Amino acid sequence: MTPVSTAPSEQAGTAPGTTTSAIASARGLEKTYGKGGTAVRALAGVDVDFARGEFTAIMGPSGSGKSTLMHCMAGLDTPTAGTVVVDGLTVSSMSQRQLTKLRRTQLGFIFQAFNLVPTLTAAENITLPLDIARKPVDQAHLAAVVKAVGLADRLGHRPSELSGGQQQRVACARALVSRPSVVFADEPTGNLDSTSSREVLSFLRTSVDELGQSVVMVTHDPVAASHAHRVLFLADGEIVAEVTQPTPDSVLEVLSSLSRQAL
Ligand SMILES: Nc1ncnc2c1ncn2[C@@H]1O[C@H](COP(=O)(O)OP(=O)(O)OP(=O)(O)O)[C@@H](O)[C@H]1O
Repeated sequence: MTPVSTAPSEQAGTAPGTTTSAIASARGLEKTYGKGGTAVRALAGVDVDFARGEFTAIMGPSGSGKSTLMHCMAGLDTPTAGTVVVDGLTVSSMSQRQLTKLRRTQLGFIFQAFNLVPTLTAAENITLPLDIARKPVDQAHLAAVVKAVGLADRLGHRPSELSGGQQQRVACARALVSRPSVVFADEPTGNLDSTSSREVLSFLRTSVDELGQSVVMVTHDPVAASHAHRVLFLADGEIVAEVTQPTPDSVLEVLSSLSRQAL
Protein backbone atom coordinates (compact mmCIF):
# COMPACT_ATOMS: atom_id res chain seq x y z
CA MET A 1 0.00 0.00 0.00
CA THR A 2 1.23 3.52 -0.74
CA PRO A 3 1.96 5.51 2.43
CA VAL A 4 -0.60 8.26 2.99
CA SER A 5 0.64 11.76 3.76
CA THR A 6 1.63 12.21 7.38
CA ALA A 7 2.35 15.01 9.80
CA PRO A 8 6.09 15.66 9.96
CA SER A 9 7.82 13.07 12.15
CA GLU A 10 10.30 14.15 14.80
CA GLN A 11 13.25 13.93 12.45
CA ALA A 12 13.25 14.80 8.79
CA GLY A 13 13.80 11.65 6.74
CA THR A 14 12.60 9.29 9.50
CA ALA A 15 10.33 6.50 8.26
CA PRO A 16 6.79 6.53 9.68
CA GLY A 17 6.87 4.82 13.07
CA THR A 18 10.57 5.24 13.82
CA THR A 19 12.19 7.77 16.16
CA THR A 20 15.54 8.08 17.88
CA SER A 21 14.95 7.69 21.65
CA ALA A 22 13.00 4.44 21.94
CA ILE A 23 11.89 2.45 24.96
CA ALA A 24 10.64 -0.34 22.66
CA SER A 25 11.52 -1.11 19.04
CA ALA A 26 10.87 -3.68 16.37
CA ARG A 27 12.82 -4.26 13.16
CA GLY A 28 11.66 -6.38 10.26
CA LEU A 29 8.83 -7.76 12.42
CA GLU A 30 6.81 -10.44 10.65
CA LYS A 31 4.05 -12.67 11.92
CA THR A 32 2.31 -15.30 9.85
CA TYR A 33 -0.45 -17.42 11.37
CA GLY A 34 -0.97 -20.88 9.93
CA LYS A 35 0.72 -22.50 6.95
CA GLY A 36 0.21 -23.09 3.23
CA GLY A 37 -2.96 -21.91 1.57
CA THR A 38 -4.61 -20.84 4.83
CA ALA A 39 -1.63 -18.79 6.10
CA VAL A 40 -2.44 -15.22 7.22
CA ARG A 41 0.34 -12.63 7.15
CA ALA A 42 -0.61 -10.44 10.12
CA LEU A 43 2.63 -8.40 10.18
CA ALA A 44 4.54 -7.85 6.97
CA GLY A 45 7.91 -6.46 8.09
CA VAL A 46 7.26 -3.71 10.62
CA ASP A 47 9.96 -1.25 11.70
CA VAL A 48 8.71 0.74 14.67
CA ASP A 49 10.02 2.72 17.64
CA PHE A 50 7.95 3.64 20.67
CA ALA A 51 9.49 6.71 22.26
CA ARG A 52 10.46 6.77 25.92
CA GLY A 53 8.12 8.94 28.00
CA GLU A 54 5.53 9.14 25.23
CA PHE A 55 1.93 8.03 24.79
CA THR A 56 1.63 6.26 21.41
CA ALA A 57 -1.66 5.05 19.93
CA ILE A 58 -1.91 2.33 17.27
CA MET A 59 -4.87 2.50 14.90
CA GLY A 60 -5.94 0.84 11.68
CA PRO A 61 -8.76 -1.13 10.11
CA SER A 62 -9.98 -4.39 11.64
CA GLY A 63 -7.49 -7.17 10.87
CA SER A 64 -4.63 -4.74 10.07
CA GLY A 65 -2.39 -6.32 12.73
CA LYS A 66 -2.73 -3.93 15.70
CA SER A 67 -3.18 -6.58 18.39
CA THR A 68 -0.57 -8.84 16.80
CA LEU A 69 1.95 -5.98 16.86
CA MET A 70 1.20 -5.21 20.50
CA HIS A 71 1.32 -8.89 21.48
CA CYS A 72 4.68 -9.40 19.73
CA MET A 73 6.10 -6.24 21.38
CA ALA A 74 4.93 -7.42 24.81
CA GLY A 75 6.16 -11.00 24.51
CA LEU A 76 2.60 -12.38 24.45
CA ASP A 77 3.08 -13.76 20.93
CA THR A 78 6.18 -14.99 19.08
CA PRO A 79 7.17 -13.28 15.82
CA THR A 80 7.85 -15.35 12.71
CA ALA A 81 10.83 -13.09 11.87
CA GLY A 82 12.45 -9.87 13.06
CA THR A 83 13.57 -8.49 16.39
CA VAL A 84 11.81 -6.82 19.30
CA VAL A 85 13.80 -4.91 21.92
CA VAL A 86 12.20 -3.48 25.06
CA ASP A 87 14.30 -1.31 27.37
CA GLY A 88 17.50 -2.87 26.01
CA LEU A 89 16.27 -6.48 26.30
CA THR A 90 15.85 -8.59 23.15
CA VAL A 91 12.34 -9.92 23.72
CA SER A 92 12.23 -11.82 20.42
CA SER A 93 14.99 -14.24 21.49
CA MET A 94 13.70 -14.95 25.02
CA SER A 95 12.54 -18.33 26.31
CA GLN A 96 8.97 -18.66 27.63
CA ARG A 97 10.34 -18.52 31.15
CA GLN A 98 12.24 -15.30 30.46
CA LEU A 99 9.14 -13.84 28.79
CA THR A 100 7.03 -14.59 31.86
CA LYS A 101 9.58 -12.81 34.03
CA LEU A 102 9.75 -9.87 31.60
CA ARG A 103 5.96 -9.46 31.60
CA ARG A 104 5.81 -9.72 35.38
CA THR A 105 8.64 -7.32 36.15
CA GLN A 106 9.08 -4.91 33.23
CA LEU A 107 5.69 -4.49 31.59
CA GLY A 108 2.23 -3.27 32.56
CA PHE A 109 -0.97 -4.40 30.84
CA ILE A 110 -4.45 -2.90 30.56
CA PHE A 111 -7.10 -4.82 28.61
CA GLN A 112 -10.66 -4.06 27.57
CA ALA A 113 -11.91 -6.48 30.25
CA PHE A 114 -10.68 -5.11 33.56
CA ASN A 115 -9.45 -8.54 34.80
CA LEU A 116 -9.60 -7.63 38.48
CA VAL A 117 -9.67 -10.31 41.17
CA PRO A 118 -13.25 -10.09 42.54
CA THR A 119 -12.40 -11.16 46.09
CA LEU A 120 -9.66 -8.56 46.55
CA THR A 121 -10.13 -4.89 47.41
CA ALA A 122 -9.05 -2.15 44.99
CA ALA A 123 -5.87 -1.62 47.04
CA GLU A 124 -5.07 -5.36 46.99
CA ASN A 125 -5.72 -5.56 43.25
CA ILE A 126 -3.39 -2.61 42.63
CA THR A 127 -0.47 -4.12 44.54
CA LEU A 128 -1.08 -7.71 43.32
CA PRO A 129 1.69 -7.69 40.64
CA LEU A 130 4.23 -6.53 43.23
CA ASP A 131 3.00 -9.17 45.71
CA ILE A 132 3.31 -11.90 43.05
CA ALA A 133 6.81 -10.70 42.11
CA ARG A 134 7.63 -10.45 45.86
CA LYS A 135 8.71 -6.86 45.37
CA PRO A 136 8.25 -4.20 48.06
CA VAL A 137 5.56 -1.56 47.53
CA ASP A 138 7.01 1.93 47.05
CA GLN A 139 4.42 3.69 49.23
CA ALA A 140 5.17 7.17 47.86
CA HIS A 141 4.75 5.98 44.26
CA LEU A 142 1.60 4.02 45.18
CA ALA A 143 0.15 7.16 46.78
CA ALA A 144 1.01 9.21 43.67
CA VAL A 145 -0.62 6.64 41.35
CA VAL A 146 -3.74 6.31 43.55
CA LYS A 147 -4.06 10.10 43.68
CA ALA A 148 -3.63 10.39 39.92
CA VAL A 149 -6.40 7.85 39.24
CA GLY A 150 -8.65 9.52 41.83
CA LEU A 151 -9.27 6.33 43.80
CA ALA A 152 -8.13 7.40 47.26
CA ASP A 153 -11.63 6.99 48.75
CA ARG A 154 -12.36 3.67 47.02
CA LEU A 155 -9.33 1.62 48.04
CA GLY A 156 -11.27 -0.64 50.44
CA HIS A 157 -14.00 -1.49 47.87
CA ARG A 158 -14.20 -4.75 45.94
CA PRO A 159 -14.63 -4.63 42.12
CA SER A 160 -18.39 -5.39 42.36
CA GLU A 161 -18.76 -2.20 44.44
CA LEU A 162 -17.08 -0.04 41.78
CA SER A 163 -18.33 1.38 38.46
CA GLY A 164 -16.78 0.18 35.19
CA GLY A 165 -14.72 3.36 34.95
CA GLN A 166 -13.49 2.98 38.51
CA GLN A 167 -12.60 -0.68 37.86
CA GLN A 168 -10.57 0.31 34.80
CA ARG A 169 -8.83 3.01 36.84
CA VAL A 170 -7.88 0.28 39.36
CA ALA A 171 -6.52 -1.76 36.42
CA CYS A 172 -4.52 1.31 35.27
CA ALA A 173 -3.08 1.82 38.74
CA ARG A 174 -2.21 -1.91 38.88
CA ALA A 175 -0.37 -1.61 35.54
CA LEU A 176 1.61 1.42 36.74
CA VAL A 177 2.46 0.62 40.33
CA SER A 178 5.59 -1.38 39.53
CA ARG A 179 6.98 1.45 37.34
CA PRO A 180 7.09 -0.77 34.23
CA SER A 181 9.29 0.12 31.26
CA VAL A 182 6.16 0.22 29.08
CA VAL A 183 2.41 -0.02 29.69
CA PHE A 184 0.57 -1.82 26.86
CA ALA A 185 -3.15 -1.01 26.69
CA ASP A 186 -5.41 -2.95 24.32
CA GLU A 187 -8.70 -1.08 23.74
CA PRO A 188 -8.71 0.13 27.37
CA THR A 189 -11.88 2.18 26.89
CA GLY A 190 -13.78 -0.36 24.77
CA ASN A 191 -16.18 -1.18 27.64
CA LEU A 192 -16.59 2.32 29.02
CA ASP A 193 -19.04 5.20 28.53
CA SER A 194 -17.64 8.46 27.21
CA THR A 195 -17.17 10.09 30.63
CA SER A 196 -15.31 7.10 32.07
CA SER A 197 -13.28 6.79 28.87
CA ARG A 198 -12.18 10.38 29.17
CA GLU A 199 -11.13 9.82 32.80
CA VAL A 200 -9.08 6.73 31.94
CA LEU A 201 -7.45 8.39 28.92
CA SER A 202 -6.56 11.55 30.78
CA PHE A 203 -5.09 9.40 33.51
CA LEU A 204 -2.96 7.52 30.95
CA ARG A 205 -1.79 10.85 29.55
CA THR A 206 -1.02 12.14 33.08
CA SER A 207 0.96 8.99 33.83
CA VAL A 208 3.18 9.91 30.87
CA ASP A 209 3.36 13.68 31.40
CA GLU A 210 3.75 13.65 35.18
CA LEU A 211 5.02 10.19 36.17
CA GLY A 212 7.33 9.71 33.15
CA GLN A 213 5.61 6.51 32.00
CA SER A 214 5.76 5.17 28.41
CA VAL A 215 2.36 3.98 27.12
CA VAL A 216 1.37 2.13 23.94
CA MET A 217 -2.38 1.81 23.27
CA VAL A 218 -4.36 0.03 20.57
CA THR A 219 -7.66 1.74 19.87
CA HIS A 220 -10.41 2.07 17.24
CA ASP A 221 -11.57 5.39 18.65
CA PRO A 222 -10.18 8.65 17.13
CA VAL A 223 -11.13 10.55 20.30
CA ALA A 224 -9.16 8.05 22.42
CA ALA A 225 -6.21 8.27 20.02
CA SER A 226 -6.23 12.07 20.27
CA HIS A 227 -5.08 11.78 23.90
CA ALA A 228 -1.77 10.30 22.66
CA HIS A 229 1.33 12.22 21.62
CA ARG A 230 1.60 10.22 18.42
CA VAL A 231 -0.68 7.91 16.43
CA LEU A 232 0.66 5.14 14.18
CA PHE A 233 -1.57 3.66 11.50
CA LEU A 234 -1.36 0.05 10.37
CA ALA A 235 -2.79 -1.35 7.14
CA ASP A 236 -2.30 -4.91 5.92
CA GLY A 237 0.40 -5.58 8.52
CA GLU A 238 2.49 -2.50 7.73
CA ILE A 239 2.87 0.93 9.31
CA VAL A 240 1.65 3.29 6.64
CA ALA A 241 1.28 6.64 8.38
CA GLU A 242 1.76 8.55 11.59
CA VAL A 243 0.31 11.71 13.09
CA THR A 244 1.94 13.71 15.86
CA GLN A 245 -0.08 15.95 18.19
CA PRO A 246 -3.28 14.28 16.96
CA THR A 247 -6.79 15.68 17.10
CA PRO A 248 -9.92 13.54 16.51
CA ASP A 249 -10.26 15.26 13.10
CA SER A 250 -6.66 14.67 11.97
CA VAL A 251 -6.93 11.01 13.00
CA LEU A 252 -10.26 10.60 11.19
CA GLU A 253 -8.78 12.16 8.09
CA VAL A 254 -5.97 9.56 7.91
CA LEU A 255 -8.41 6.72 8.67
CA SER A 256 -10.72 7.85 5.86
CA SER A 257 -7.79 8.15 3.48
CA LEU A 258 -6.75 4.58 4.36
CA SER A 259 -10.23 3.22 3.76
CA ARG A 260 -10.43 5.04 0.40
CA GLN A 261 -7.10 3.42 -0.61
CA ALA A 262 -8.43 -0.01 0.44
CA LEU A 263 -11.38 0.29 -1.98
N1 LIG B 1 -4.29 -16.72 16.45
C1 LIG B 1 -4.53 -16.43 15.16
N2 LIG B 1 -4.66 -17.40 14.23
C2 LIG B 1 -4.88 -17.11 12.94
N3 LIG B 1 -5.01 -15.85 12.46
C3 LIG B 1 -4.92 -14.84 13.34
C4 LIG B 1 -4.69 -15.07 14.73
N4 LIG B 1 -4.64 -13.88 15.36
C5 LIG B 1 -4.85 -12.94 14.41
N5 LIG B 1 -5.02 -13.53 13.19
C6 LIG B 1 -5.22 -12.85 11.90
O1 LIG B 1 -4.18 -11.91 11.73
C7 LIG B 1 -4.67 -10.69 11.17
C8 LIG B 1 -4.36 -9.54 12.11
O2 LIG B 1 -5.11 -9.72 13.30
P1 LIG B 1 -5.08 -8.68 14.51
O3 LIG B 1 -5.97 -9.22 15.59
O4 LIG B 1 -3.69 -8.36 14.87
O5 LIG B 1 -5.74 -7.39 13.84
P2 LIG B 1 -6.35 -6.09 14.54
O6 LIG B 1 -5.93 -4.94 13.71
O7 LIG B 1 -5.98 -6.06 15.99
O8 LIG B 1 -7.90 -6.36 14.36
P3 LIG B 1 -9.15 -5.84 15.22
O9 LIG B 1 -9.19 -4.36 15.08
O10 LIG B 1 -10.32 -6.48 14.54
O11 LIG B 1 -8.96 -6.30 16.63
C9 LIG B 1 -6.16 -10.91 10.95
O12 LIG B 1 -6.35 -11.30 9.61
C10 LIG B 1 -6.51 -12.02 11.91
O13 LIG B 1 -7.60 -12.79 11.43
